[in-house]
Parts: sequence; structure tokens; C-alpha cells
Amino acid sequence: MKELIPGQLILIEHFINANTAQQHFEELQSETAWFSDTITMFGKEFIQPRLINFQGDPGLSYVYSKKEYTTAIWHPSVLSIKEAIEIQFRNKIQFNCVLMNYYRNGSDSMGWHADNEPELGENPSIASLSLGGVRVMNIKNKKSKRLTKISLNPGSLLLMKGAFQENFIHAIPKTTKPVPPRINLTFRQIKKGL
Ligand SMILES: O=C(O)CCC(=O)C(=O)O
Ligand SMILES: [Fe+2]
Repeated sequence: MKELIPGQLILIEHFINANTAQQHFEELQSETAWFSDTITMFGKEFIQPRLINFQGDPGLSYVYSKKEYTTAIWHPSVLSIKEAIEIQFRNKIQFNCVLMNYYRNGSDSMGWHADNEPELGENPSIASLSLGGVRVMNIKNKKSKRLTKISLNPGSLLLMKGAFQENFIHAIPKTTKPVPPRINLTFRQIKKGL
């Protein structure tokens, strides 16, 4: 376990072993109802360069790039990964949903953002598990503008917590290198009744 930014960013490189990570990648690639997400900018609709799915406890909804999504039922493997992560953190952190991202190739990406939606509450803990191809995450300090790059290997778990979303923005940049497809699961806790 590496504390990359004290109190804000933790990386566990081999949370899931390589074989199991590959099995999860293959089953989730084929068994998830992936869909494309659109974002409206300047009155125009743009297709986001990746596929997504949103799963979780029944009846939750999440506003993401100005659209409201309701949860699909948990895939059993996703649910078991969620429980393993909660146990890793001695059940002090609990999740009730997951945003799943599927990066088909190096042209798929995620732009700069902070996961600071109001329904996540203050100082949210978000656990991000990577499967499939290795991609780089860029992390930028909002004040100093200092840029950090980390490689997210299959089976690795990144925990964003504390004031991370307040102090930093993050992105998955496009790459011209040939990269295998990648799936990322970001487990979140949505506070109800906001
Ligand atoms: O794909 C990743 O590693 C990052 C995903 C992410 O930042 C998000 O879903 O908010
Ligand atoms: Fe994010």
C-alpha cells in the first residue's frame, strides 16, 4: 500500500492478482450493458469517448455530465469486488454504487474533472479498480498546477479520499500508443435524501 498523497490518495498495486484481474476483465467486457454517454456543450450534443455503465443498490440515481442515471443491478463479480474493497478498509468505507468506464482503445479517454457532485457529500471516498490494459492517470494540483502521472495496472486499486477532489483534478488522457482495452470501476457512496 503506497500513500501517494498523505490522507488523500492511496495506491494498492496488486489488490487483485493478474489472472483474476484478466478473468474479471473478460467477463465484464462481455456481460455489461455498455452504453455511450453524451455531454451537451454550447447547445450541441457530443458523444463521450468511452462507454459506461452505472450499477448499485436499487433506486439510486446519479447526475453525471448533466444527465441523471439510475442504477442497474449489481453484476455478481462487481458486487464481490466491492465487498473485498470494503473489507480491505475494515468496513470503514462503504459503497452503494459503481460507475464503470470502458476505454476501448487509446482514443477513448476522460477529460479533466473532480468527482465533487453534491450527492457524494463532503470529502468522498472513491475507490477505483483497474482491469485490462494499462493507462496513465494525470493528476493536477489545482493551486500549484503541478502535474503527477501514475500508471494504473490491471488489478490495482486507487483510493481517492479526504480533500482530494477539492485540491486536485484528474484525467485519463488519450494515447497514440497501441493499448489494450481497459475497464475501470469507480465505487462511490451516494448520500440519499439530498
Ligand atoms: O478510468 C479511470 O481510472 C478514472 C475514472 C474516473 O475518474 C471517474 O470515473 O470519475
Ligand atoms: Fe474521476
